[in-house]
Amino acid sequence: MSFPMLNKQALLGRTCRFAVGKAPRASIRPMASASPLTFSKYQGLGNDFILIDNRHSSDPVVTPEQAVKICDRNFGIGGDGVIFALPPVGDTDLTMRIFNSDGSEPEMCGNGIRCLAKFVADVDAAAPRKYKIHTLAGLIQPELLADGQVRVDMGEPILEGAKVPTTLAPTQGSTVVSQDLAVEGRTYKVTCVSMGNPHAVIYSCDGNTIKIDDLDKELATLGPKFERNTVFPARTNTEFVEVVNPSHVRMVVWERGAGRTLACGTGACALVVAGILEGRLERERICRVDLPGGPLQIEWSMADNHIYMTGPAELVFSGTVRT
Ligand SMILES: N[C@@H](CCC[C@H](N)C(=O)O)C(=O)O
Repeated sequence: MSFPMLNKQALLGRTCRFAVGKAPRASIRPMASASPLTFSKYQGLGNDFILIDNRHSSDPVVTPEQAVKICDRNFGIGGDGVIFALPPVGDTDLTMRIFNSDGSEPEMCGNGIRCLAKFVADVDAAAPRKYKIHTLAGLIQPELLADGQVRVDMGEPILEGAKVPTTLAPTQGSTVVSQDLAVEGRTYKVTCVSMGNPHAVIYSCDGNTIKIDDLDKELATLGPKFERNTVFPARTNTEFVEVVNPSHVRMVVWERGAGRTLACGTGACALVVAGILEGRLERERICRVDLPGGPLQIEWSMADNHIYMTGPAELVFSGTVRT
């Protein structure tokens, strides 16, 4: 399948089907000299991204340093990352790459891939409803649903501790489940899961279950202590989770390379897997994960061992920026 090149006027001038009210046209002050770059900003549960149509070349048109600048919420467009739609690899429809707002490159982004699926559909109304997208985490397949949500086949979770990666000692076979980790004078029980990118999931601390509301104030100081802990050689995303019932949880997240965000799709998938491994959640049921920006539905399928994530993605605005 091939997509036409981005219809810039369609995205720049349209009344957005997905945004609330009329999509405003961005007016961004020039940041430097170079030629203007067309972008569209999307968000999935408040996890926001600058989307760039890069299908003419396998090399992203924005460098990691430029990504840091345009993600800046005061001096740039503002975003948790920059996502590129790149030419396909092998039997896929396109490739996704992403730079975090600190310029680092993660393997995958759950909310981002829902945004990318919507972006591609906005470019080409005749595009299929389901895409095969090549990522650094392998094949990921988003599908646009009739109700406007996006359901994503996120593939299988990686449970082997060394591959997450973490140097924490495994507790169940090669998997790190409820392992002790001392941080700032407290002992956290950590379960490590990779969705292509690394996650440390925490349901309890010092023998007590996590209370999300209590964590709010300390997340900004606590998060980096996990992200840069030496037991996570590739750094880590960290999710703190409170169980409402065995198919409903609440969470807050500190993301590798982006800090506190309103949502993390791969994190929601990882924490459901961790909750099932810890015996707190039921695998037979779809789990509702309440993130700060809203809910996601997560299923760890017994049939194919894949994780399925369903949630929204919306166009915020389109514009041009000088990088
Ligand atoms: N917010 C994303 C995850 C983005 C990547 C992450 N910061 C990392 O470095 O692994 C999501 O929705 O999954």
